[in-house]
Amino acid sequence: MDEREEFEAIVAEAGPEDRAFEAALRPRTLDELIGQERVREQLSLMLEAAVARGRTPDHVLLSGPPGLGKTTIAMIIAHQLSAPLRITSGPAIQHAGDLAAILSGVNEGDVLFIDEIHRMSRPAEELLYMAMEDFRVDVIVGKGPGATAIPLEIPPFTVVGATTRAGLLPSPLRDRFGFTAQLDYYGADELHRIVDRSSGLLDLEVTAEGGREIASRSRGTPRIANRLLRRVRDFAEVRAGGVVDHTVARDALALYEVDELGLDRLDRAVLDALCRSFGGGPVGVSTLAVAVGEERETVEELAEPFLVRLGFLARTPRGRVATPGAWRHLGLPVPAALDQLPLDDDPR
Ligand SMILES: Nc1ncnc2c1ncn2[C@@H]1O[C@H](COP(=O)(O)OP(=O)(O)OP(=O)(O)O)[C@@H](O)[C@H]1O
Repeated sequence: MDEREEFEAIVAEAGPEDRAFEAALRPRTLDELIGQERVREQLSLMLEAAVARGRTPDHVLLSGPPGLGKTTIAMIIAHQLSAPLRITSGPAIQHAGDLAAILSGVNEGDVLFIDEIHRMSRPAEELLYMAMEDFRVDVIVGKGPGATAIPLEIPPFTVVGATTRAGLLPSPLRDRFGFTAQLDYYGADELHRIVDRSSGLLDLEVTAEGGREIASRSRGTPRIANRLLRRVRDFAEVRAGGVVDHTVARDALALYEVDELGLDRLDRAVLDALCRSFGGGPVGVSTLAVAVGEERETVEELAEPFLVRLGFLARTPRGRVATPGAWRHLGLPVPAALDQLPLDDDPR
């Protein structure tokens, strides 16, 4: 892996090795799950009640940014119910027939996890909400006047849907979920506990200061905390005798270009282009993406939410704008005119 690929593996798509690493660190029960206290307690109650009644629990919708634990929670739900977990994703369900094929294989009590549920096609969505409500769907076979509806009975099962964009789900589908949870970014203490737990599983010695340093640069996201820990472990083993203390964590993360606030190369490239090439904006996100040589989605989904959360970037009706904090973070003088721009939550 060259440096660029390494960097992308940290912030973006996970390769097979990353997935295996993640799987090894996944909490398996609600008790092992760190943080998300309210969601944990609510889920625990709901699952316990369902088990006591001998019924399948309500359908569950989990929403929130990538890497906060949606897949982990889906796996925990199946584990707590001692039920098999079937995994699919919205992009894999483009036709109602794709979903019908999945539903015809569902057994009583199964948990069906649909990741990126907002990316299913409309006809599949309609079939899904019928299945969720009535445990029965009509599968249309053939086309035109010769088409026939074949009823398909489905035993009671539980859908766990995950989405980064709950707002994109049509309300009839959203309403079929009896339990919805919005996952929040994790605080520094929780991330520190996650780093501690992961380093324990990896048999890696991390001092309190070393753990805190990794946690504070993890952008509120357990997946990033675990990935940074992996990079720091490599560094510690090759260059520092195997123990992760404050200096080792700081030097390793500097090498991988993750700064004190958790900004990585892409975040800084976006801020840099915004301030240096476009005078701080406003500029459209597509133009910004071209300027940093990335896809619009990459900038929108990976860099922007974090920069907005840090208060470095604002979305205005006319485009993206760098805030005074962004200029300061880059070590540049803040332009005087900046204060007068109208700010708006939704630029599109
Ligand atoms: N609350 C938590 N406590 C401990 N580890 C966690 C927690 N949440 C997530 N993790 C770890 O973070 C990694 C990513 O979690 P997960 O795959 O569940 O995220 P996700 O929200 O489903 O992300 P995506 O939507 O991108 O698939 C996993 O390795 C998991 O072990």
